[in-house]
Order: sequence, then structure tokens, then C-alpha cells
Amino acid sequence: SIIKPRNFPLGPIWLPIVGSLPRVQKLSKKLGGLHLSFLELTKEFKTNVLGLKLGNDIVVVISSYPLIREVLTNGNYDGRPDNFFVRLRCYGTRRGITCTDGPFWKAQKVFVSSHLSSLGFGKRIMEHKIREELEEVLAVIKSDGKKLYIGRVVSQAVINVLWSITAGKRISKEDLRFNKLLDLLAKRTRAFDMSGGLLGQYPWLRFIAPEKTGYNLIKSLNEEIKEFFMETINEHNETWTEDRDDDLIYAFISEMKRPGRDHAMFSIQQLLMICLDLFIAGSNATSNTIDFALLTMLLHPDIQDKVQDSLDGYYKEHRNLDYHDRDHIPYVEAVLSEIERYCNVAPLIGPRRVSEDTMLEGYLIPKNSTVLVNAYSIYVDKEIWKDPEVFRPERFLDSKGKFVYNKVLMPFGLGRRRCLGESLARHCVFIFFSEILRNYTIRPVEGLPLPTLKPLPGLTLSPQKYLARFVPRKNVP
Ligand code: HEM
Repeated sequence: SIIKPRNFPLGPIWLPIVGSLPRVQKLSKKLGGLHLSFLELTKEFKTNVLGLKLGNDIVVVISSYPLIREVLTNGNYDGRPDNFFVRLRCYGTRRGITCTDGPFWKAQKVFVSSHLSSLGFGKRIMEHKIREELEEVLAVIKSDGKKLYIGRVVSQAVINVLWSITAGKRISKEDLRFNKLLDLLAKRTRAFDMSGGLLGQYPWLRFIAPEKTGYNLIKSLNEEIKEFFMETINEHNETWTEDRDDDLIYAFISEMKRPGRDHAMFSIQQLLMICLDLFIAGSNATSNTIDFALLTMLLHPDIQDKVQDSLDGYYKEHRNLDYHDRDHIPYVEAVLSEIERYCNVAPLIGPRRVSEDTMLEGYLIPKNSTVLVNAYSIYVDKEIWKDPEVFRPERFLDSKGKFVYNKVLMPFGLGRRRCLGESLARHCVFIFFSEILRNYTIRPVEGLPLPTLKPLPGLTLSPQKYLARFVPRKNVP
């Protein structure tokens, strides 16, 4: 229908079949991302609750801090859409965590979160795994640091951290399986790029260009990824003994085998989907954040100097730096917070499904419509930041140089659907960033144009590929 529901939020007109999709797509292309297109329309219609129809789906986009907070903390918005793409991604079922909702989702999220924390989330054991990977990264920088594409190196390290938490071991670079997994995830990303990177969260695009969006390709890649994970799951199944819960796969199998367990809830299919969810949700967002942070230092040598001074000051008095010591280096925390704001890798949070007709700001959000949260709108809000276009870590420091937390910054979301990998991600970003900068100064490669911070659009934003020079620092304390 092209008739909007009564009391529906403001927004562009709906055309037959495509709804407001052509308008949104055109703006997206012109401005460089869906979040920018939504921001523009929000301004045009002077509303923080924007009503759209994208293909078949009724979509409401929320902007501004108070409304975003309201939506993310109201249980009515905790659902996930159930549509073609979700089914495609989940092998025809609706399993895993990211794409499920209701009691199934709640039970699974509690299980995975609690097991991840018992495996060492927020504990030393996790830092130990991250440091093992850090050593590999530093070794690559040492040998190839004159001209290095650090993004690739960091993403290998992050995948390995995730792998060791999920499957209990790290994979050496020489292991063919590791290269296979990396390749598959990279291919998957490229497949999304074919549709402008949008098919993943915005499946209605398949109506417009089913072949060009590459969803057949995704389907066959999914099968390959499945094979990869199943190999490891089967290995674990064969070697499982009652006392094993030392990695996530063993822990899940133990749960499956507990007498009286609900087999619909704890099945091999579900375990496979959890593995997939952790890799898809966790790997790119984390390594892109680190990549952005290092690129920002290359572009702001003055800020890089201050980060290094701050680290040197700490190391003069301490032997090791771990995540729990970050209070001692407030400048570094401020820089990382400013990176979360300025280079936010997940500008759109969601998609969510509204479980019942819900009123917001006097508008009706109809049951089962899709809600997207434009977190980006907060990060460029002049009323909050005054000069959001400037990269200025000092906005997170008080007059004495102490770190000041700002609740409007929510890179991991809010409420019951917030990220379950936050602690792991924060540890990774903090340790990789601090230790690389403690040992090396990042400089542009002479003779190449200076890289830019303008992100590549996609499911999560990523920096454009850049080469950098890593200069070893002398006399590091
Ligand atoms: C800097 C890195 C990361 C960022 C910025 C990030 C951001 C987010 C955000 C904003 C959400 C909320 C989605 C919503 O509310 O609808 C989310 C959910 C999720 N994240 Fe992360 N994430 C990161 C790293 C990770 C890691 C390392 C893992 C895995 C260990 C992970 C696993 C998940 C999962 C499974 C969900 C879905 C939760 C649910 O649907 O209930 N994330 N993430």
C-alpha cells in the first residue's frame, strides 16, 4: 500500500512497490552511507522519528539521544525482524543470538555471556590470549614495518583471539584452515560490497536487484563457512569428556548433554549459529576500530606524541599495562573515546522489530515494523559536542586531566540487546593500540598521498585500505 498508517511518523512519500527506497538509496550513494542519508531526511522532515517504507518493510529511524535511549531501553523494541535475509543467513532456521528474539534469545544470550565471562572475559586469561596475538602483530611490524597494511594484520589477530575463546586454540598463520577462514570472511565482506554493502541489514534490496546483490553467492559462502565450523564442532564432539568446559564449544556440548536439556534450545545447529554470530558480529567491528585508531594517530602526530608521553609516564613507574590500569592513562582513554565517537564503526544500531503497536513522541510505531537507531545522529549533535567535526580528545577530560565518562557515547548499544562482546572488544582495542604505540611511531609512507578517515560504507564502517610506516621508538621505558 502507498497509504501510510494513521499517525505514522513523518517522512518521504511512498511509491508503489518500492516505497521510499529510491529516495533513500540515492541519498545514501551521494552522501556515502545509509546513516548519512537518514540524517539528511531527519533534517528535511524536521523529525527525530522518521517513517519510511523500504520495499515491503515499514521502517522507522530514530535519532537524538533522549529518543534513542527510550527505544533501546524499552522491551517493546527488543525483537529482531524475521525476513528473507535472516533465514538465508541462518541456514533456513531462526537460530543463534543476533537474529533471534523472545525467550529463546534471552536464554541463549545468558548462556553465552556467562560462559564467556567464566572463560575469562574481563579476567587475566583473556588478556593473556590477546597478548599472545599482540606478539605476532609486533613481529610482523618489526619485519615489514617500513610499509605495512596494518588492517590485515590486526584483523588476523582479532580473529585468532575470537577463535581461541570459541575453539580453545590459536591457529598459526601457516595453518591452511586459518587462511581458509580469513578468506571466507573476506569473501563474504566483498559479497556484501557488491550491493553497496547493504544487503546484510537491508534485505529489501533483493527486490530491486536479486542477482546483483549477490545473495546466491552469500548462500554458497555460508555453506563453506558452515563446513569450516562443523569440522571443529565435530572434532570437539568426538573429544568431549564430561569435565570439559574450557572453551565455548565444549561448554555448549556439555550443556547439550545435560540430562533433561531442551534439545530445541541446545542443538548442534544452534551451536553452529552462535559461532557464526560471534565471528560476524565481533571480528570486523573490533579490528576496524583498531585500524581507525591507528590511522587517526598517523593523521594527528601531535595527538600521537601525547599518547606516547602518557604511556611512557606510566611505564616509568609500572612494569605491565593491563586494561584495569587505564585510569592511570586518562589521555589514552580520552583518545579511544573520541575515536568511538568520531570514527564510530556501527553508526546504525539494529534492526529491531517492535512487538506491539507502540507510541513514540506522539507517533504510532506499528507492530512488527523495523526500527533502526541512528547512533550517528548523537555523535554529530552540535548541542552535545559544540564542535563535533573536530577530533578533540580533550572533550573527555576535565580541567585536571581526569577522564570524564559521557553517557551519550554508546558504541556497544544499550539495554538488553547490547553487545555481548563489549568487554573482549574493549580489551583488544586498548591493548593493541597502547602496545603498538608504545613501541612504534606511525608515519605516512613517503611518496604516497596522505590517507583519509572517510570510511567505506557497509554493515560496519571500515577505513579505506592505507599503507603506513612504523618507526621503532628508542629508549622506551
Ligand atoms: C568495537 C567492537 C564492537 C562494536 C562497536 C560492537 C557493537 C555492537 C552493537 C552496537 C550491538 C547492538 C545491536 C543492537 O542493539 O541491536 C552489538 C551486538 C552484538 N555484538 Fe557487538 N560490537 C563489537 C564487538 C563484538 C565482539 C568482539 C563480539 C563477540 C565476541 C560481539 C558480539 C555481538 C553479538 C552476538 C551481538 C548481538 C546481541 C543481541 O542481539 O542480543 N560484538 N554489538
